Amino acid sequence: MSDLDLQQVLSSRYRTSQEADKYTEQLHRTLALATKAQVARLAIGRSLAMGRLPDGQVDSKGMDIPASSLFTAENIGAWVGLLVTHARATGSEQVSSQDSLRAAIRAHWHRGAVALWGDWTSSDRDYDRFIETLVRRSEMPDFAEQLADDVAGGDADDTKAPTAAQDASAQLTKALAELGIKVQVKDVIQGPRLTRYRVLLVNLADLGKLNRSVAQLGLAMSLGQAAATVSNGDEPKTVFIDLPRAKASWTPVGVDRLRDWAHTASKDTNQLLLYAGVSVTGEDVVFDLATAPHLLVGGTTGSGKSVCLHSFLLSLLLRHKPDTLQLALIDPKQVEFKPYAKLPYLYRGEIATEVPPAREMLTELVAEMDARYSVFNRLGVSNISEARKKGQKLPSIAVFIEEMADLVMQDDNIEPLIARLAQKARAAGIHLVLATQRPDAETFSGLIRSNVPGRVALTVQKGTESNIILDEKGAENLLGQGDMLVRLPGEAPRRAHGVFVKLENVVQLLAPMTK
Ligand SMILES: Nc1ncnc2c1ncn2[C@@H]1O[C@H](COP(=O)(O)OP(=O)(O)OP(=O)(O)O)[C@@H](O)[C@H]1O
Repeated sequence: MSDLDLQQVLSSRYRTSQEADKYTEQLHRTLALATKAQVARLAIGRSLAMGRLPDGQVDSKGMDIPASSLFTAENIGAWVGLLVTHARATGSEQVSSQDSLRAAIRAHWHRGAVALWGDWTSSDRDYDRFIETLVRRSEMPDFAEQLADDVAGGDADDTKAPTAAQDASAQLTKALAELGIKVQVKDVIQGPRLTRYRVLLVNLADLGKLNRSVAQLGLAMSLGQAAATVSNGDEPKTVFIDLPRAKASWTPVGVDRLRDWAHTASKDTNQLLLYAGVSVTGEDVVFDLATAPHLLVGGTTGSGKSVCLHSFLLSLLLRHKPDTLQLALIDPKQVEFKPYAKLPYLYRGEIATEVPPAREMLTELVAEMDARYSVFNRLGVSNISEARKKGQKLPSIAVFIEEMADLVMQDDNIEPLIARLAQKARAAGIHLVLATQRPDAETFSGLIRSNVPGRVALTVQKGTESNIILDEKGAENLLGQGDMLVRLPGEAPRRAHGVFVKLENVVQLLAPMTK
């Protein structure tokens, strides 16, 4: 920080890109904030929570703001400290001179303003929903731990041995002893986001007490909102206790993982395998949509639903050709499925982004289902795989509906069509993936729930929402950002940390498939 003289910083002016300047102005007016500087500060904060800055330059064509209003004289030291620390902790371009500070402010302001504008529009321009989105998405990564790692000479290698901070065996043993539970930690397994402690209960009779004390354990271990989880171990008297780690020590699940899986996965095209992510201990979590046979994906805004849907879509596309799979895509949000618009896999050759075409598409799918049943009758078979054995070339159809609640609320005819498909479409090879950020009993009726037994719950606000999605609590304690519980018929929920599919990954993977 030696070249950064705070007086000089305070007497400078800072600007962002033309695009971000436009969003800053629009948000300033729309949110009725007193100054543009307030929006700029929000934007910079929003970007700081997004981790490493992307490489590449941002133009500097926006209007400039004096640092004294942008950061205020009292807070300038804290802001500069934050920018310097962030760059160091995330491996972004280092901030050690006036020029690099200028570039970091420009880039954070730019990225944050674009993200804020996205938050605003994806919250339907509703102030309360916007604030809710913002609070969730602006959670700061834990730089302190990352820096402690750096100082200790750590690096980003996922295979490195756990640091003392990540192995909290001693603290766990002590916390449990204080709760009257005597244990020996037998093993410590570092998963991508949680650390699994394989624990021997000295007295088996303590198991009930342990299950009842999970909340106190969380408090004793300073887990904040995240929760410890206890599950049966692999030997008598052992249990697994999974403790979430600070975000800075998570190992992201990159899209390569999904691509590698797709290369080696079963080639059976009767299966519609979906790659959900990796388990607590890092194994692939995969299931077959064809047997699910329909799926509800629910989670609050920013929980990672859209990213999860991309990973499901890519799982299907990487294993199928258009003659074995068609995608019926309905997206009232209008943006999420855009990259798929030119694929030869599209049912009706288009994505339905408005209510009337969505209704038409669903009506057509019901007709398609009925037509398939007529074919099955004629052939004397009862489902698509038997029909295929008799030479019928019928592709499976995966129907993805983004934000189902919006559609159902806008048109009373939609819900009965979805219910009809949920009840009967499985044997015809038509499978639903219904996403919603507002899981409530009104939009997700009992009829649909009983016919859509596959569930993926991302983080939700309340236990009652978890109940609607999973029929049990638990999703309210997830860690966000693609952390999910997958529950398939007849199985206990499985935890998965989702693949972080970025837009550029989607575009790159789809390029060879595009017409
Ligand atoms: N698997 C993941 N790993 C790491 N980060 C993730 C993952 N999934 C999502 N995220 C982070 O969470 C952000 C929000 O994800 P996403 O847009 O999918 O949420 P959403 O639930 O669809 O939100 P909304 O309903 O508001 O559109 C992403 O921009 C990304 O930063």
